Order: sequence, then structure tokens, then C-alpha cells
Amino acid sequence: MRLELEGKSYAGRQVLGPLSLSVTRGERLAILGPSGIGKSTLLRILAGLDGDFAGRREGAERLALVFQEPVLLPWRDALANITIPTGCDPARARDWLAEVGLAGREAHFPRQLSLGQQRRLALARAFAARPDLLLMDEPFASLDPETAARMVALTGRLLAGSGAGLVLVTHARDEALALDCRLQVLAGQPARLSPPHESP
Ligand SMILES: Nc1ncnc2c1ncn2[C@@H]1O[C@H](COP(=O)(O)OP(=O)(O)OP(=O)(O)O)[C@@H](O)[C@H]1O
Repeated sequence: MRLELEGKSYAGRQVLGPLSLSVTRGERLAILGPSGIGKSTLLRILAGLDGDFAGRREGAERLALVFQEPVLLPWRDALANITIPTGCDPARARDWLAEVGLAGREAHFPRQLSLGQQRRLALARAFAARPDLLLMDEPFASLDPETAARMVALTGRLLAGSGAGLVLVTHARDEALALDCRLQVLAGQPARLSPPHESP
């Protein structure tokens, strides 16, 4: 996928651009930056959820999105949370649940799962959609450090196994490095992308 963003504004205030980026299957890109700089806005544009910008977005890749809050179907069990949105068959959905350590939880509803388990369910759903590119917005935030580290490792294994590419939006450089991402930093007003400054 390729984005040539001339500018993105909210109510006449330009928050992003100009900037360009491209990422495809098998590549891993992390977009770093402080809170409020425009990371989620950029990811929503990449995801095709926000078409209100000046510029061009191209790409035929299959996308799957993972947000900070796992957006799950509250009245459906874990298995149906995978099969319904993805069309994946139940046997395969069970495999995905096992992959993320949720074997035996097929009949649990989201509210019966911890936040970490809900995040893993959302991750299983994302991979069950067989994406070329996974777009993740702060997926490891507000987890305790040990759970976050396990989830980073799990994400890395699933990416390697599936060959999917990654765009990770985060303020945590260590997560991006743990996932072997190419780093780009959003900075300025309006925000633009540049490679990180090397430490001396
Ligand atoms: N729907 C909206 N309407 C108006 N302004 C918005 C809207 N969404 C975001 N903004 C503004 O655009 C800027 C970028 O917001 P965005 O959520 O993309 O930043 P972020 O880097 O993802 O922040 P965080 O890490 O806190 O989620 C902020 O100044 C925000 O207030």
C-alpha cells in the first residue's frame, strides 16, 4: 500500500502532511510519536476509514485492524467473534484461538475474558481474516509489562508465520524494535514523517 498525503485537516486546522509512506506484505513499519501528534489519524487514513484528506492512497492488500480497545461482539462467544466477522470456518477459528492461548475459551463471552485475553482474541480475529497487512494502533497499551511483552512476542510469531506485513502505531519504541520494525517518527505541526535520530 502506498500513501501520498498532501494534507489532513480537522475543521480547517492541518494536523498531518505532506508525507508519504509505503508498506507491503512481509514488511514491518512502526510509526512513533507523542500523544496527539496524529498517529491514529494517519492509521485511519491508511485503513481506508477516513477518506477526507488531500492526497492519494493506493493498494489492493487485504487489511486487518487491531485497535487499543479490542472491539469485540459482546453478545457472541469467542468462537463467533472470529467466525462472524471473518467468515473463517469454526475449525480454523478454534486453531486461531489455540494459537493465541485461548484454547478452551471458545464459549466465553468477551466480558468473561481479561483485557489481555480480549486483546489476544482480537489478534486471533485479525489473523483469521488472512490479511496481507495488519494495522495496529497502540495494541499493547495499558497491559502490565509482562502481558505486553508476551503479546508483542505472540504478534511477532503470528506475523512471521503468516507473512503478513505490519504498520504499528505506538509511542513505545521498545515494542517497535522488538517487532523488528523499520521506524518512522511523526513530528512537527502539521506532523510529518522522518527517520529517527540516531543516538550518538
Ligand atoms: N475527529 C476529530 N475532530 C477534530 N480533531 C481531531 C479529531 N480526531 C483527532 N483530532 C485532533 O487531531 C490531532 C491528532 O489526533 P490523533 O488522535 O491522530 O493523535 P495520536 O497521535 O493518535 O494521539 P494518541 O496517541 O493520544 O492517540 C489531535 O490534535 C486531535 O485533537
